[in-house]
Amino acid sequence: MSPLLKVSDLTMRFGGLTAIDALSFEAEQRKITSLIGPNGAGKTTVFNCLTGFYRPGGGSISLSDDTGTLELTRMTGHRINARGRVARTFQNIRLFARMTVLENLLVAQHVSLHRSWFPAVGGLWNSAAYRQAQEKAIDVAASWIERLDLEDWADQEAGSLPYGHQRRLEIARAMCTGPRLLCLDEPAAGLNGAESVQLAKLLEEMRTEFGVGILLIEHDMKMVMDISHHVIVLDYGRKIAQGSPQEVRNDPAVIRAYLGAEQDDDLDDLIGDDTTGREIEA
Ligand SMILES: Nc1ncnc2c1ncn2[C@@H]1O[C@H](COP(=O)(O)OP(=O)(O)OP(=O)(O)O)[C@@H](O)[C@H]1O
Repeated sequence: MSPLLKVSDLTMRFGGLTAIDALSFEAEQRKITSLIGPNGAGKTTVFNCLTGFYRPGGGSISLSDDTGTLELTRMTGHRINARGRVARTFQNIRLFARMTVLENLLVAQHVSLHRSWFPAVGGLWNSAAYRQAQEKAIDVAASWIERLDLEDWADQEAGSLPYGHQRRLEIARAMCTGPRLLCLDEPAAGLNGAESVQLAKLLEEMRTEFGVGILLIEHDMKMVMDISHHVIVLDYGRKIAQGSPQEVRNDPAVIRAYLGAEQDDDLDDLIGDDTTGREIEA
């Protein structure tokens, strides 16, 4: 069966800097694929190409499932989200701070409410079909509020939530759109130990219960090693290693990229102690 996501020879340049250099990799449905690498390796740039924020200079990006293959390379971000069903979260949380938790989740579904012109026109006349779609959106939002323990915060402004809650809300907002591929950019950043454990459990539920493929950028190496099925390691925009967490952690090229050191140094020293992760940026 084809992989959910196939990236081939992806290249992205900023002036004289090659941020992504002929990168190819795949991600499977219902699996967690992690993109790791030192600072500036190109991880977020990959997400920006996948989600239409950047137009890559070369290569192709496609999504496949049993209904067929969709070429994303030249699509706008809006269409990638609506047609491709690709959702993302950001390294720096981007919620609508002055809207309530519930409103954030309803706005997210606006795209699916307006996938065609019909409901948009229906909205003008407040048609039954439009009202039904709105009710469904509220149900979906409510179910994510409950699942992520945000009930007490539903009517609060998103910007007033504690940091860990805002991270959860971002994930809820992405999941509300019914994605088949979810791209999470450092979701554990700023979380405490207990919140990181809760996040790992949530990601596991999302892939098993909702069947989403998860593409994860994360600098919490323990989390990456614990929950990933497949790990891709970037350095200077190139793939330097890929494989299971075990394979990757023993790969000399990965050890060199992280430690700038000889092969007898040990990545395990970096895994397990630090969850703030700045000096083990992944
Ligand atoms: N819009 C841009 N304009 C110019 N250079 C950029 C732009 N976006 C990214 N870069 C450069 O591309 C390279 C890759 O950056 P990117 O943010 O993708 O790395 P990263 O692996 O996500 O890093 P980090 O772990 O620090 O978030 C860096 O050298 C960065 O400075």
